[in-house]
Amino acid sequence: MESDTKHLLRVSGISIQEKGNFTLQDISFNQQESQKIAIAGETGAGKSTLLKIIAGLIQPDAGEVWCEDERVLGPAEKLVPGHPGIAYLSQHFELPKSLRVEQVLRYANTLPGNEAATLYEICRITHLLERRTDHLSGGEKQRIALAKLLISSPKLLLLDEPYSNLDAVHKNILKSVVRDVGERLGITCTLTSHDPLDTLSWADEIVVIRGGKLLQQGSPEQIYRRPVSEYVAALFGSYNLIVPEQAEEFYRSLGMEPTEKHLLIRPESFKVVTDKSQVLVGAVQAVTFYGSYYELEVRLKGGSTVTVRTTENKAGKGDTIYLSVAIDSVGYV
Ligand SMILES: Nc1ncnc2c1ncn2[C@@H]1O[C@H](COP(=O)(O)OP(=O)(O)OP(=O)(O)O)[C@@H](O)[C@H]1O
Repeated sequence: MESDTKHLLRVSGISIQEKGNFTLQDISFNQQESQKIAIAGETGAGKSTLLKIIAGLIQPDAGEVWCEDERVLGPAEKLVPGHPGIAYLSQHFELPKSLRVEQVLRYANTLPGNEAATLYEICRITHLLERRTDHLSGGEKQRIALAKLLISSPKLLLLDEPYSNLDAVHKNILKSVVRDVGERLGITCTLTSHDPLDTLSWADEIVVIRGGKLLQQGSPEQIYRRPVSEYVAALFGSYNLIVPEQAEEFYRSLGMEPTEKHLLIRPESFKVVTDKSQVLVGAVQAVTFYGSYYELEVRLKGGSTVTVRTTENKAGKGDTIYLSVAIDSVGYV
């Protein structure tokens, strides 16, 4: 019980079914104050449903959500859904039409003037206060909806796919806002995203769900380098999968222990080397230039074809190259 008190959020055994199929099945995880959690998974994995259950907006069939020492009640247990300590920004937020931004926020505002000004500055909306809500871009509207939610000084902010409909400029602004909401306002944040670039660089912990089940939970490094399955690997970037029948040369050349599992190697884990001892030997099939790196398609002697990512390249199609891989960068799935 004592360890529970350290958690801001406890999600325990959450399940929900729709038409006999599980949308979420026995999901449990904890979140400490200031810990940044990203929930990742493909479209339809159940991310939004989970976030809404945490916010108290959907009633789960089983399980409980606790915010500090208070249970978050679902809509079947409470007249006005939601929890005062939890703010939830939907993908489909709405702002009142044809009002000035300042009016929208004034109706919601209970903060002293200087605190409200700081909040608007953090949300990068100070310059928009005199604008009408129908004269705003999608990204601007979203930051105003966020500021409106933060006026209630929640402890936990839940953001559902916050970056999904934004261009690069508004996405970068929102990333700075989300960082400042955590660092300057001390609000703990959980967000959902299907884009690895949004989660790996931000989260302290990533929770991966598929088909309503929690597949893996860990630090971004663990999830990226040691995915428990090909699905998890694929969510976070390119990878090479070496089937056991073609892994012999990896065991022999790199001094690895044979295994019945598939070897999972990220393209950047290969190093092109000149020293010919303890290396894989292959022939370059194709070279593609991507600006900050090259990708080489290499046919190895043992029969597998791998993608190699390298920042410098002198090899061309048909050349023989030598590749090393650090054993601790190899995953097993
Ligand atoms: N109130 C509900 N109760 C039970 N199941 C639901 C409910 N609302 C939606 N679902 C089901 O949950 C499944 C997952 O949808 P959800 O929106 O949570 O996934 P997601 O991972 O957030 O995907 P996306 O990124 O497309 O929003 C859908 O198949 C839908 O049928």
